[in-house]
Amino acid sequence: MDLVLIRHPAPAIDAGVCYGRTDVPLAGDAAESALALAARLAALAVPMPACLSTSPLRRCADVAERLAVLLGSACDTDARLREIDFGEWEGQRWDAIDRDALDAWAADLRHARAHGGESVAQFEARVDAWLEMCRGASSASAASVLAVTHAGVMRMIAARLLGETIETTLKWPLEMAAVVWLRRDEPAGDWRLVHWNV
Ligand SMILES: Cc1cc2ncn([C@H]3O[C@H](COP(=O)(O)O)[C@@H](O)[C@H]3O)c2cc1C
Repeated sequence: MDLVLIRHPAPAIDAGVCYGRTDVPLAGDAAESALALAARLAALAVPMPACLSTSPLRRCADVAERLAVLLGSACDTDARLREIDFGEWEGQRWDAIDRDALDAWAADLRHARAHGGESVAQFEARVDAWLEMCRGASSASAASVLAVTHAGVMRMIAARLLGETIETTLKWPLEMAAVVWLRRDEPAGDWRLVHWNV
């Protein structure tokens, strides 16, 4: 089974601002980004799925809808592919957020909800539910799943499938519009990374 994850292109928001659940529009042209992504997927020889999944947030869905047309796939929106919800930190500059609240979050990354949004454990549970659905829907090892989603979701999926911690995968660089490709050769076998951040 192949799982190919695409981070959305750059959103129209200052790099120093916290955003996760916030529905920020894309900075550039979605149609142009979709064309570039289709060319990159073809160059990588990514196996094409019948259906492209996307986060409902417009920075993903706007490009996914156009990419699906180019790939000749259906496009399915799944709320479990949304970015983590940073609660009342959304829209604030990271350097303006209360230092003690940030420290409390970092000290217990898994359970802390200093911002009132989603804890990492809650986020993991919904990402896991999406992964379970993919595995159930594609028991054949040849099946492929393609999704347009967010950096946090991609790092969580990599952590879950590769047996890494989220603390580790959060350190791996991941550009806007980057592709991550994971593969499992046997239905019960181990997942491995085919490409990260290409
Ligand atoms: C624990 C955790 C900490 C994060 N800090 C930033 N992001 C993530 O949230 C922001 C929005 O992502 P995108 O641009 O792909 O929509 C980015 O800063 C990304 O790294 C995080 C995600 C998680 C799970």
